[in-house]
Amino acid sequence: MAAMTKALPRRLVGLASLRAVSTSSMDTLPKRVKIVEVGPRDGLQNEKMADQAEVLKGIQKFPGVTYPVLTPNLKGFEAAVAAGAKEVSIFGAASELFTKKNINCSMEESFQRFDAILKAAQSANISVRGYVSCVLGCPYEGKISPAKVAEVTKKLYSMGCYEISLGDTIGVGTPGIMKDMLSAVMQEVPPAALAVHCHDTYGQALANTLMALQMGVSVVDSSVAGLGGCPYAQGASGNLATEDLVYMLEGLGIHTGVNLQKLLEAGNFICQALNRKTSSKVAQATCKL
Ligand SMILES: CC(C)(COP(=O)([O-])OP(=O)([O-])OC[C@H]1O[C@@H](n2cnc3c(N)ncnc32)[C@H](O)[C@@H]1OP(=O)([O-])[O-])[C@@H](O)C(=O)NCCC(=O)NCCSC(=O)C[C@@](C)(O)CC(=O)[O-]
Repeated sequence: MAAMTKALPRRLVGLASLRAVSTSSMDTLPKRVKIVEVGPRDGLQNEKMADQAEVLKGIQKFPGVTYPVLTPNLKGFEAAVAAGAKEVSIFGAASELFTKKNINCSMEESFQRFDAILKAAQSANISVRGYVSCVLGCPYEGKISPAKVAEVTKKLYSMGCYEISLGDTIGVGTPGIMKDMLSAVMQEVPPAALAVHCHDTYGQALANTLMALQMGVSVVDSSVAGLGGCPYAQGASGNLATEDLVYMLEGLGIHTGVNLQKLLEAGNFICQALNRKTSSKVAQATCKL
């Protein structure tokens, strides 16, 4: 949910921060994997929705589920807190031009805004997650150096974000680039504080995610039915579909705690509500939708 946008259908919101803990017997994979469901927020950000205050007011909240709000500045943060948010996300980028297009400021100005949010959040006991967009490529600047991603990630981490999600915003990355980027980032920030957020524009999201898991990342963002995109990154397709991620993790012997059948039903529900086709391969293959 961006702080400036839009209302969710009630049933979906239980997925707002669906997190699963799982175990793997494979040595190279983490023992615990947490899935952060971003469908109700990133997935629906291109749809016509109400402002976050109405969204937060309108949803049925479940114990143990967090409902983070994207807050680009202090104004958004204050509105989110007034509406009852217990967690917010700040969203920076490893690209000057993307930062300008996305939140209308320079990278340096964005850090000043984030710092103000983090200080206010600390006083209000609100958790802050960070995003770094364009970690494997930018729609405006092209290639992005791993060193630049590492620098921005380190900055957000040292400011107080409890976790940093690394976004392949336009889905151009491949596993080799993911490996190089993560190798640089992990020199500055511990893997336990990192997550990946892959878009599937070039069909690489699952492969890139598996590479990240093999490198020790144990938190993955995904979106039911593969919904998503970014209004400031033309051509970016949806996020990695949660159904496909769960299917892969289960196939690896990593028990997610997520009921795949119910997840497929949630995907079906939202696709019907939006009159869209699912982007999940698992949903397409099971053909019950
Ligand atoms: C950051 C701004 C607001 C700057 O926008 P701005 O125009 O530079 O803002 P401003 O400070 O000049 O103020 C202009 C007007 O906006 C108001 N305003 C100012 N702030 C707010 C606010 N928070 N909520 C509501 N209103 C606000 C402010 O009060 C004023 O109103 P006026 O006085 O003219 O009536 C704008 O650029 C913006 O909304 N950006 C957010 C864009 C967005 O949602 N992007 C997609 C997020 S997803 C993403 O980034 C990637 C991610 C997370 O998915 C990961 C990945 O895939 O990489």
